[in-house]
Amino acid sequence: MAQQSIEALYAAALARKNNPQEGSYTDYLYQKGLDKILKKVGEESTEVILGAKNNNDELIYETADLFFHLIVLLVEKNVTLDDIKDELGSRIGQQSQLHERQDWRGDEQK
Ligand SMILES: N=c1c2ncn([C@@H]3O[C@H](COP(=O)(O)OP(=O)(O)OP(=O)(O)O)[C@@H](O)[C@H]3O)c2ncn1[C@@H]1O[C@H](COP(=O)(O)O)[C@@H](O)[C@H]1O
Repeated sequence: MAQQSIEALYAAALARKNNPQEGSYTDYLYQKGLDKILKKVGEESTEVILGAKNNNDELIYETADLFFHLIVLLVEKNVTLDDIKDELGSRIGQQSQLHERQDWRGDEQK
């Protein structure tokens, strides 16, 4: 089965932004604007939650939808994948500090 990397998906979404194509759903989202993209991210987030409650096939399908719409959002806001990777990278090694803290736990776990 073909696979699509997050990097390739980002590059495709950026290419659509820079070179709009007739009939492109990605360009339809850019044309509708930020509020439409945010609405889709919200919808797809909810669908991930519902999918996770049902079965893994639905979870995978809805997660792919959410990834796609998140990438469109990042492109729309001029945020790069490297920005996200840098942020994630800055957190490496912080886990042990988090576990030493108690305040992130919910009351029921304290
Ligand atoms: N990965 C995706 C991808 N995932 C989901 N979707 C679209 O996201 C939409 C989500 O479905 P919904 O039912 O929630 O939305 P809808 O009712 O179709 O539309 P709305 O009016 O609600 O926005 C569907 O139309 C899907 O086709 C995607 N559209 C495009 N891509 C990638 O982007 C590339 C370029 O696509 P185009 O921009 O369409 O050429 C494609 O080759 C794919 O690789």
